[in-house]
Amino acid sequence: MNYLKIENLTKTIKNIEILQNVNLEILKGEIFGLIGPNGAGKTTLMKILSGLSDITQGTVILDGNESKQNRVFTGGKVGILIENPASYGWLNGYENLKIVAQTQKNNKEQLDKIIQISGLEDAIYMKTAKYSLGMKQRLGIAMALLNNPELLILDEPLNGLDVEGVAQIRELIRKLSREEKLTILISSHVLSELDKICDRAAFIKKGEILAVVSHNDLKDGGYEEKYNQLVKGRK
Ligand SMILES: Nc1ncnc2c1ncn2[C@@H]1O[C@H](COP(=O)(O)OP(=O)(O)OP(=O)(O)O)[C@@H](O)[C@H]1O
Repeated sequence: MNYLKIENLTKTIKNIEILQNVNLEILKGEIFGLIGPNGAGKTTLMKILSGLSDITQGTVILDGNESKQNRVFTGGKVGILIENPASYGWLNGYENLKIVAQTQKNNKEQLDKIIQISGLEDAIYMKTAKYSLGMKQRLGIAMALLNNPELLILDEPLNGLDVEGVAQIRELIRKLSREEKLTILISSHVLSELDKICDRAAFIKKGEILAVVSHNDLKDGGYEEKYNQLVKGRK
């Protein structure tokens, strides 16, 4: 069953087609990768799916609800981490989370569970200015979980992390999929960051979906060469 269906989606900014006739289906409960080089249109697509940016043409159906007046109707079901996670550096992780939690009306129990799931327990009373990038990403993911989403949209959450940081966030994403049963859309410009965790992935370049591939295609790492050919081969 699909959770998200994107039909003939086009996005034009200042007469430039940033996304060209995108068609994608994301199934309920899957981890879906959006992989493509810088400037491919990943962030633009994710902003549209989060309801933060308008559709120029086409339709998005999210959990059965069709986009209206060129805007995706998220119905509070989408948690997002787009571009760099922001926080007040002079406050600790808990205080930062509480600020967002107030708007979502989370109780303490829910907050504690999210802190535990996102692996922030040890650092939660530390000022976030002192957080490593990995910890900032965890906090960003924790914030995205506050509205109890069904779909989590993560834009390059592994970008800039060291090998251990990448492994830890990947494990967190797996856990959110396995234990919390979230549908997850995650982007990266590096295939090897995502190839082992995605159930399926789409390759995107210059606003165009070049291919959608399965976990079996991706899992043995042999897809790297094919991906490079695909991405380099299209002007
Ligand atoms: N508001 C805007 N005005 C003009 N051009 C834009 C705007 N937003 C995005 N673009 C252009 O659209 C293209 C896609 O950008 P986008 O940020 O979606 O790509 P991306 O795949 O997320 O890449 P990156 O990883 O570098 O962020 C880029 O060429 C970018 O310059």
